[in-house]
Amino acid sequence: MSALMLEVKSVQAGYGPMTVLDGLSFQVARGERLAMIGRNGVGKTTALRAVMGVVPLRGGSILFAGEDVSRLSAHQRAERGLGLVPQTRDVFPSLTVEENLLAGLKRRPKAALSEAYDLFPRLAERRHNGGNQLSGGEQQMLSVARALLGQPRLLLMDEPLEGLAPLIRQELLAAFRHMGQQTGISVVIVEQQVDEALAYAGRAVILDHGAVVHEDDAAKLAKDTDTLERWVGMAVH
Ligand SMILES: Nc1ncnc2c1ncn2[C@@H]1O[C@H](COP(=O)(O)OP(=O)(O)OP(=O)(O)O)[C@@H](O)[C@H]1O
Repeated sequence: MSALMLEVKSVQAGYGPMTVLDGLSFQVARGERLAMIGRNGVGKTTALRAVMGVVPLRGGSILFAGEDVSRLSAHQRAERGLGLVPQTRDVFPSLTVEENLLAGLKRRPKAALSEAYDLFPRLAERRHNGGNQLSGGEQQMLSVARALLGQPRLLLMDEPLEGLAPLIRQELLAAFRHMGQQTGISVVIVEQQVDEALAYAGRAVILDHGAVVHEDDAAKLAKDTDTLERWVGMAVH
């Protein structure tokens, strides 16, 4: 069994004539939480989408749990245990919370919904509310909970804290930590909330122009203000 959950090797990808990922390489160990940070437009979302198989590779390869999945569809990758929580928050507005969760169950029994409600008690309270009646934080919880019901071994989360108030961000991060303890799941989190992402993650990579320019232990990077200012360009407190 490979000790690595994910190996991204020299990946090239883009849109039309534009190259976005240009020799992107990074790894995620089993059970590891990796933060991916960098300025706007450097290719973080595209990196997650390439791993999931939503954006096709133009070069390089992606190994998931030791298997080359580069040529597999997003659906096939999901079946193998890859999950993506997109930036847009994947909530069906016309369905209730419970119906949204049922859509994530795939072939599992309905009783598995209790996993989602245990992790996010707010969703249990709002199980009969419409997806369009939820706050931003609740939508994010629903989006993550639905992805988890598919029992992914690696969860890719694209800016899950975006636009949320500090208290809700802390609530979500606490649930993410709990989720890791319960399931041993590996996580890649893309975040603009750099200090919070680094506090949550074990390791971090910084992207620039579609490649990794710096890699470090997350706690160490959190104190490395020179590197953060150089590559992320934001004040971190
Ligand atoms: N569907 C698309 N079609 C064409 N160009 C795209 C598409 N999605 C992203 N891009 C472009 O690809 C580049 C990388 O975008 P991407 O969203 O991967 O960066 P990012 O690092 O996630 O940025 P942000 O932090 O702003 O979300 C940008 O120049 C963007 O405009």
